[in-house]
Amino acid sequence: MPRNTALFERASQTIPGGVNSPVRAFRSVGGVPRFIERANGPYVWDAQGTRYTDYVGSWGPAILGHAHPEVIKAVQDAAVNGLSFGAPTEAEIEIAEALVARLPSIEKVRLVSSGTEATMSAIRLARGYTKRPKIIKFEGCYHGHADSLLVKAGSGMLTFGNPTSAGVPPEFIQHTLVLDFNNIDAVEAAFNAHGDELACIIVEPIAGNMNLVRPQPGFLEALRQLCTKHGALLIFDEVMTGFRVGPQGVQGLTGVKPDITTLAKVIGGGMPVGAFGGRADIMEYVAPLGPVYQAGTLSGNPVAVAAGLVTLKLLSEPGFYDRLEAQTRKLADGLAERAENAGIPFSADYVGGMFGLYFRERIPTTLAEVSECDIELFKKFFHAMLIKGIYFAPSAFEAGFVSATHDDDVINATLDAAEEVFAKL
Ligand SMILES: Cc1ncc(COP(=O)(O)O)c(C=O)c1O
Ligand SMILES: NCC(=O)CCC(=O)O
Repeated sequence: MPRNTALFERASQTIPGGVNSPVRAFRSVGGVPRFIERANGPYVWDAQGTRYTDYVGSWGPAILGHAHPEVIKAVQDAAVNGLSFGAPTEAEIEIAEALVARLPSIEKVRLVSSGTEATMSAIRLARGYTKRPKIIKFEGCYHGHADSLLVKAGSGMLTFGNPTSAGVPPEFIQHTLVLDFNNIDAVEAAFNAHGDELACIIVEPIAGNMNLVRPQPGFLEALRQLCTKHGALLIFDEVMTGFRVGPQGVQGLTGVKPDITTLAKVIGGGMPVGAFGGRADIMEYVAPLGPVYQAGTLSGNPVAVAAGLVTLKLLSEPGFYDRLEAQTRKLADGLAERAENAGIPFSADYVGGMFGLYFRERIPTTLAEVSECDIELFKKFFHAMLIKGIYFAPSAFEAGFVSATHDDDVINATLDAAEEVFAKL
C-alpha cells in the first residue's frame, strides 16, 4: 500500500477524517491527502518522497517560502530560552510596535494564537464597545470557526456544501445578518432596517475563501460610509490578506480605514500567531483596561512571536511586494494564456502574493458567479497537476498563494505542466 494511503488509513482511526482541519482532506476532489514530511522554499515533500511545488503555502503563512533560514534560526534561538512564560516579554512589544508602525488603522493591538481567536475577539469587542447585538457578514466569507460566524461561510464550509455548521443553536446566530458580497444595496437596506442594533460589519476586504473575489469599486468605501453614519464598527478581516496582498494589506491598497483589523497567518511566519487591533479608544475596551474579556495562555508566545518578528522584518525589504506580485502575475496570466490556447473556459486573477483560478470564461465578482465555475473540470485539473508534482488547494473555492521563492524557473515549470494538462482536459 502506498505510504500516503497507509498513513491516511492510520490517521482516520484516531483523527476525525484523518485530518486536523477539514480543508486538508481531499474530500471534494477525491483521493488521498499527501502527508507532508518536510518543506523548503517553494516545495513540499510527502511521505513517499515525492516533491510538489506548493501553491497552498500552509494556507497563506509561507510567504517567504518554507523553512526560511532566518525564520528557523529565530525560532531555534527563542526556543532555547524557554517555550512559554505566561508573563509579558519584550518581543511582544516589538511585534506590537511593528504592527502599529505598518498599519495606520492600528493604534493598539492584542495578540492571540489564531485567526479564529482574532475574529471572535474582534466581534465581542465591537459588541461591547457599541453595546449593540447585531453583526453583518457576507456569504462565502470565512472568518474562522466561532459560532456567530459559522453562517453561510466560505472555505471548507463552501467546499463541502455545508455552509452553516451543525451544533450552533439558532439563538447564537440570530444576530448575524448574512448579505451578498459586493451588494451595496443589501447593506444599505440592512442598516435602514437595523441601524441602531448593528455593532459591526466584518468583511474579508478581498475575499479569499470563496476562491478569490475582489471588492467591486466603491463596495468597501460604502461599507465605511454606512458604518460611520450608523455608529457601527468596520472590521477588516485581513487574516489572509494582511501582509499578503501588499505591505499594508487591503487597507493600504484601497485607502479604506477599518476600525478594527484582524490578522494571523503571515504575521506568525508559520507559527501560531493572530492579532486584533484598531483605534485606541476601542482597544481600551479590552480587559484589563475595559469590560470586554479576552485572554490566552499562549497568547504572544515567545517562539511564535520570534518567527513573526523576523518575517515582518524580511517583508519590509524594498521591492518585496513588487517582486512577489510579478511572480504571481506570471503564474496567473501564464495559466490563463495556456488554457485559452487549449480552448478551456478559464480565467485567473491575482493581488500581491494571492491568486484565484476559475474554470469559467470571466473572473467572477460574486459568490453566485464563483458557483458557476466548472467544478468537474477543476477536479480533473487538480489531480492532473498533482501527478505532475504541482500542489494546488484541493478545492475550487480557495485562493492560492505564491511565495518569494517561487522564482521564474519554478513558475515556468508549473506553466509547462499546465500546458500539457490543459491539452488533455
Ligand atoms: C479571512 C480569514 N479569517 C479567519 C480565518 C481563521 O484563521 P485560523 O484558521 O487561523 O483560525 C481564516 C483562515 O483560516 C481566514 O482566511
Ligand atoms: N482558506 C482556507 C483557510 O485559510 C483555512 C485553513 C484551515 O482551516 O485549515
